[in-house]
Amino acid sequence: MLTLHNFQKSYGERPILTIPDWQLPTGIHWLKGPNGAGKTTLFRSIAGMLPHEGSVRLNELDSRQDVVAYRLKVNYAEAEPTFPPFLTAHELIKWVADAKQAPAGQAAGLTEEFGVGTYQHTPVGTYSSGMLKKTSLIMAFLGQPTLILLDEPLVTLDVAATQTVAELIDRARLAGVNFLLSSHQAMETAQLPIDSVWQVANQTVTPASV
Ligand SMILES: Nc1ncnc2c1ncn2[C@@H]1O[C@H](COP(=O)(O)OP(=O)(O)OP(=O)(O)O)[C@@H](O)[C@H]1O
Repeated sequence: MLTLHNFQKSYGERPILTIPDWQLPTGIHWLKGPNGAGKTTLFRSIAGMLPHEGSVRLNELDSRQDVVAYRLKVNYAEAEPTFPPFLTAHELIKWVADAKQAPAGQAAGLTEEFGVGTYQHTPVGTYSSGMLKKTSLIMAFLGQPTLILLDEPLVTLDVAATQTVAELIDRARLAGVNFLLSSHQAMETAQLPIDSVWQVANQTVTPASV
């Protein structure tokens, strides 16, 4: 499903990740690793947001040669999302829904499921961290992605929202969507069926156990 080949990422002269070959099969995958290991750097690279050496491919799509098609199929929610404070959740969600060619009614349905409707017309600069997180998670599910990258999806969420995320992941999985999730918490919290576990450490990615 996802293939990295001769992947290298540095910030300036400082190498962060070197991944000669990594093949991620279909399913739900958990990315572990200590603080500063490079998980966010890896997510951003796979999301097409960072320059890097080597290739990142989602099935037949190359992240740099098939940019538009690739980005329609790879969605990403950051661990600590930040948005222009004067925009509302409604405006942000609508903008991403248009960009991701979301089916009619999808954004409204997700907004309803996360309970964001009550404050969606208020600027995000007034939101709590949990409200911001829900807004960013809604955007990660918009469109018809093949792969959704979720960096620390459960942090700052209440019990109800954690349950909503788990249900959405499970529903999307049954519809053929794949997930790469990072979490410092045990994923049992969300009761997700994890297909494989990976560790980011020593500047590379290796198989790991739960
Ligand atoms: N824009 C940047 N410029 C320079 N160095 C950076 C930049 N972003 C991250 N780094 C460095 O790259 C390394 C990996 O950072 P990254 O945020 O990818 O780690 P992480 O595994 O996501 O960490 P955490 O679990 O704490 O979120 C760190 O040493 C960090 O200081």
